[in-house]
Amino acid sequence: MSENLLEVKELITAFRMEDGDWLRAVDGVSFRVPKGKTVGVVGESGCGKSVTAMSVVSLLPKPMGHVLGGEILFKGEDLTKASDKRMHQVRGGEIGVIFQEPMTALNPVHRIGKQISESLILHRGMSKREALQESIELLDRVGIPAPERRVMEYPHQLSGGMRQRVVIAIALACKPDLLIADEPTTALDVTVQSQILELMEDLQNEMGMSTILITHDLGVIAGHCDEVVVMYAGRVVERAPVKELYASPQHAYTRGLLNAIPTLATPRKSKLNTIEGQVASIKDFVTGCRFCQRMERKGPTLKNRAPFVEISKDHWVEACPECVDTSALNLAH
Ligand SMILES: Nc1ncnc2c1ncn2[C@@H]1O[C@H](COP(=O)(O)OP(=O)(O)OP(=O)(O)O)[C@@H](O)[C@H]1O
Repeated sequence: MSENLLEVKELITAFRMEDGDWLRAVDGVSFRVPKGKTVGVVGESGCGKSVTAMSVVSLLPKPMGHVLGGEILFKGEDLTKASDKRMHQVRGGEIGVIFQEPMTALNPVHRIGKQISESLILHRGMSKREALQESIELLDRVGIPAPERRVMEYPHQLSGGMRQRVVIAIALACKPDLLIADEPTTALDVTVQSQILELMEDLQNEMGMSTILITHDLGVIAGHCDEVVVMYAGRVVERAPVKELYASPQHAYTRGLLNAIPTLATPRKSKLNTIEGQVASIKDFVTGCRFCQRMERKGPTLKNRAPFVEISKDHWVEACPECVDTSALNLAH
């Protein structure tokens, strides 16, 4: 069996509009998640990160969202062909999911203990009593003080950081092989953010699972990921091991994102670097290079999609001649 836990190949996910047209939010996305590794997915708002994640676990808004093409190979099984029953087993069992806003993941009318227990009863066949005991242990493991008391409380009685810890406990309850964390710390303040990311990393090392970490923040990627996938306008424009990407970014979009990170050397009150323009709306996406579209370049790169090529081991880039210095690359690789 391959050493990749997940392989997403040429994924196309679209939304059906009222006029019957299908618009592709994810348009030919390929990446892999090796066993035991953390892969960061980065890109500006609207680039298709969440839709990619929702496609993997079949949580697209119905009936508009649909996977139209490609494969999602999880432990060799193509999840695009899995039944609803099978996906129910996979979600919360083999794949745990954490979304940005913990309140949307928690049911406000149920006690914390009941919410963690549900998953343990469903996926691990525990009795109610065993599940409650395990819930207490899980809360303790994710750093919640007085877990015996907390299991009896409701979500609104906890702070935002505590609630996100509860969501992590639920996601990890079944010891998943893969954890998908979509902006897990965006809604939290900076100190709590780093505590939560460290907690996720500790638990991951302990449990040997793989993680997909979706974020806007390349700083978070640098600190917590092994590989990074850069998405732009529904496509992957570059992917590489983290150190390689930071040392040798090839695509103009990746360079723009890296330039936009403020450093301690950035003088106070100076204007932060930003990337000009904005991501086009999905209804306006061109077939060719969407970063050229943003840069208002004219010419053939807008019509023809550039090949996605491996330029050194595990370093792939969409080789648009306007966005990448293709003359410097060994494209025959
Ligand atoms: N239910 C929906 N119906 C129609 N279009 C949608 C729907 N959900 C998402 N989209 C579109 O799909 C595209 C990708 O959205 P997605 O949420 O994946 O972006 P993202 O990169 O995760 O952004 P963010 O960082 O803001 O979460 C966007 O253009 C968005 O408007």
